[in-house]
Amino acid sequence: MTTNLFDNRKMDLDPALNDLYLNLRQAATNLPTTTNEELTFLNDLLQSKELNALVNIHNKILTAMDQKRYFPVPVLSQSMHVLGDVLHLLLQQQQSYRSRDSQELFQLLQRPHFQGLLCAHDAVAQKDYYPHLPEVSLFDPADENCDGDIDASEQTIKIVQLVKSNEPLGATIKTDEATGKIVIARVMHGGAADRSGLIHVGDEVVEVNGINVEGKEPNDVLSILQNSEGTITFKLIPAESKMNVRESKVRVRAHFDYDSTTDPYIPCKEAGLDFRKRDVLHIVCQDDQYWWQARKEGDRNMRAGLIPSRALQEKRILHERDSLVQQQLQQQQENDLEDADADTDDFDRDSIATYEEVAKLYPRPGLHRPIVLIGPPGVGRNELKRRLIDTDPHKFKTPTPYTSRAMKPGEVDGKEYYFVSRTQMEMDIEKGKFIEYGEYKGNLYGTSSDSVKSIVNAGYVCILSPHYQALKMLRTPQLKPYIIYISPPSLDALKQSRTAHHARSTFDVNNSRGFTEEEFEDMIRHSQRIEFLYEHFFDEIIVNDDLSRAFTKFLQAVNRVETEPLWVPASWVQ
Ligand SMILES: Nc1ncnc2c1ncn2[C@@H]1O[C@H](COP(=O)(O)OP(=O)(O)OP(=O)(O)O)[C@@H](O)[C@H]1O
Repeated sequence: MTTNLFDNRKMDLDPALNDLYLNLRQAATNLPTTTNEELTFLNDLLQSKELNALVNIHNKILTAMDQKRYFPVPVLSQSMHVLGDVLHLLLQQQQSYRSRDSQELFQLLQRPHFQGLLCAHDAVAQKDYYPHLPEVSLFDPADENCDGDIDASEQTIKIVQLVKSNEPLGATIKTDEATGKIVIARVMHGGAADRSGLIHVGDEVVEVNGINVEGKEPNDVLSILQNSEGTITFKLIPAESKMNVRESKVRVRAHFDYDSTTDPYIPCKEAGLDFRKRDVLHIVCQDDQYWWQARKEGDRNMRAGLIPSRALQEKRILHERDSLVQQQLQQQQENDLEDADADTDDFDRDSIATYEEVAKLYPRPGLHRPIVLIGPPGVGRNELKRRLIDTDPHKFKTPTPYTSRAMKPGEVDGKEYYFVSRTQMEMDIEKGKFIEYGEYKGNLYGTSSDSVKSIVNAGYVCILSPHYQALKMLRTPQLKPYIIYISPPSLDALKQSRTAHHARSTFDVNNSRGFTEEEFEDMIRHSQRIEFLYEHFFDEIIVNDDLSRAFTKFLQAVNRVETEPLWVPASWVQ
């Protein structure tokens, strides 16, 4: 069954890769079927265009070097420093004398591509690109132990050489509790040790640079490493069972800030990866119960860092949460916000927001995600919504609300409101057909989820500004809303901007006066509460200080949703 894996040769291989391919093919016949996955991986790798192209380039460079036509020796390895010095000189010179040449040079040196080139040059010159692999094969085909019938009792030793550079080795060690030996505790994905492909979790460290480490502490080994220059040679006894070293593809959005430098529990501070709320992280390894390995999405650094696992973070949050909720409740009582929904709000925070698995959702022509504006009453959501609809009323639409009040003369059903009986509306509310509803002067008002769906299905961009409690009803895989939180600026800036703009209080039924001091303060308090309860639902935050600036940001966000692939909960794209 194993041999079938090699039946479909796809391309002409480079001779060296071809040899490997044939060896692998032969070896496959003797290996157990459980290794199929690895064999398929190796088979695909050896036949991949990329690897063949790379080997081809490598061979060409070697040939050129052999013929002494080209022998690349870096003149310096810190060209980025020189660049900084030159830019500094040019800047000084520009103030007094501006020759066209110096101006051109100044512009050239500032170009990101040019700086990227120098950066890559330095990495190569410092040999900061990959670990040096030993030239001798660790498994000699002539060796009896390599005929596929490996004797499990035979202790294999592997010798791994890594070139010490500016980059950390990307592995941690610990004393094995059971044996007292020093073992590899963690291998950071993408780090030098990982890229060597020869160091694995659980490998026992026997020697470092010829020094026997038996009976030594991890810190002793660390100082041997710190005092070594150039090539570091490890003598290792391979772990019995190799963990799956393939990278996971999981992406998560973080719902908390993480600063490894202030985390007293992280096993290795240097390996920590700091991030902010809403950052998207690529989780490359979840083998450890408490410490995951991750990279920031879009980060060009290939080396993964340690972050707290979901389980660990949930424990930490649970610990903090009770006291926070208590504080909020106390504040609520003190402020007497008269928020009828307050009791049920706390229920919403039941789910602990740590990481949310996300995937990219690509925009589909003609099918627009609803845009939802959340914020404290009076912050300016309707103003932004009105302005957006004014830019193109044929594109942006907001759902017509339902009401149980009687139609007034001149009103048209379906224009300002859909008019329905109170009994009908109560039944529909009961059935969960409304994303939000409320009662005012004895009449019911509400927005139905069907009206949102029909706007979306008709090809419009649906704009909503519901009460924040509607978020749970709205944030579904069917609607896929993009949620923008409109935040008030600081209290002073809020008062200043609203007064200068003659803003009308939305707490006054007739909008006939400005906001009072108390209403401004309520707005800030309310915003803190919404952030506490719902921040993990926000796709974006816009601070509504200067109105035209906030509107520009809002327009940009709407455009992004329409044109760019964006991260959404993974379940929405399955
Ligand atoms: N950045 C701003 N600067 C000055 N005035 C603003 C700003 N944003 C909104 N306003 C004004 O504040 C008032 C209230 O805004 P708006 O009606 O949009 O609030 P809202 O968030 O929809 O409130 P509610 O949810 O209570 O209806 C309006 O007069 C609006 O023009």
